Amino acid sequence: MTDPITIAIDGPAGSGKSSVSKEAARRLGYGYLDTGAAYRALAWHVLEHGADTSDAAAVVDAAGDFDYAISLDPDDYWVRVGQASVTEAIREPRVSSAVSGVARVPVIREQVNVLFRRLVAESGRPGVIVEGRDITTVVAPDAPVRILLTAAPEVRAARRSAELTTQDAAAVAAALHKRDASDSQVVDFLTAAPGVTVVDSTDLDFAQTVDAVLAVVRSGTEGSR
Ligand SMILES: Nc1ncnc2c1ncn2[C@@H]1O[C@H](COP(=O)(O)OP(=O)(O)OP(=O)(O)O)[C@@H](O)[C@H]1O
Ligand SMILES: Nc1ccn([C@@H]2O[C@H](COP(=O)(O)O)[C@@H](O)[C@H]2O)c(=O)n1
Repeated sequence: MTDPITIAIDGPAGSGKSSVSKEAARRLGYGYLDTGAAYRALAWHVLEHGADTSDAAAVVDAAGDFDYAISLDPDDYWVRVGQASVTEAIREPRVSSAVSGVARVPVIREQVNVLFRRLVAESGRPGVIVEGRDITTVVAPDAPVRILLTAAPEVRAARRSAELTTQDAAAVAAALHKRDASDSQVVDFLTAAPGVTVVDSTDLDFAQTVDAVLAVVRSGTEGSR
C-alpha cells in the first residue's frame, strides 16, 4: 500500500483551518487530521488533573497517562481521552486559554508529531489534510501541497465572535489575539516558509476559500496518482 498524500495547512487562530480543511477533505475523499485537538485534549487532561498548563513538569506528568484518540473521518469527527468524549469540551474557553502552555513544551511537541505521522500513515485514505501551526514546516515539510491559510486579524476575530454568540465580542477577539501571540513564540505560522502557498480568505466567503484551497491541492498533486 502506498503512503497517503499529505496536504499540509497552517494558519493562525480563526483563519478557517479546521472548517475549510474538513470540507476540502470531504470533497477529495481524503481524511482530515486536526492536530490542534491533541494539544487541546492534553490541556483538558492537565486541567482534569487539577494542574496548571503553565507548569511544564505537570504537563509532562499528565502526558504519562494521556490515552488519546481522534477520528480522521471528516463526516464523523470525534476526540476522546480514555472513555471520555471531549469533542465539545476541548473547544471551551478555559481550554483555549490553557492550551498554549501545553504547546510550549518541546517534548510534548515531539511526541504528538510522531503520533500525527503515524495517524496519517495508518489512515487507509488516499490522502489526508493535516492542519495546525507547524505542519508545513515541521510535521510534513516534504508534503506535495503546503498552504498557509490566513485572513486579516479583525476578520478572524469577527468570524470567531459570530460562532461564540454568548460571549462578549471584544473578549473573544482579545483571547484569539492573545493565543496567537503566545503560540507564535513557539512556531512561525504568520509567514509562509519557502514553497508554501498563501491562501488569504479576508475577502473570500467560505465556499470561495474551499475552492481556492482545492485549486492549490489540484495543481500540487496533478499526476501524483
Ligand atoms: N472564508 C470564510 N468566510 C467566512 N467564514 C469563514 C471562512 N472561513 C472560515 N469561516 C468561519 O470562521 C470560523 C472559524 O473557522 P475555523 O474554526 O475553521 O478556524 P480555525 O483556523 O480552525 O480556528 P482555531 O485555530 O481557533 O481552531 C468558523 O465559524 C468558520 O465557519
Ligand atoms: N500544529 C499545532 C496545532 C496546534 N497547536 C496548539 O494547539 C492550540 C489549539 O489549536 P487549534 O488549531 O485548535 O486552534 C493552538 O493554539 C496551539 O497552541 C500547535 O502548537 N501546533
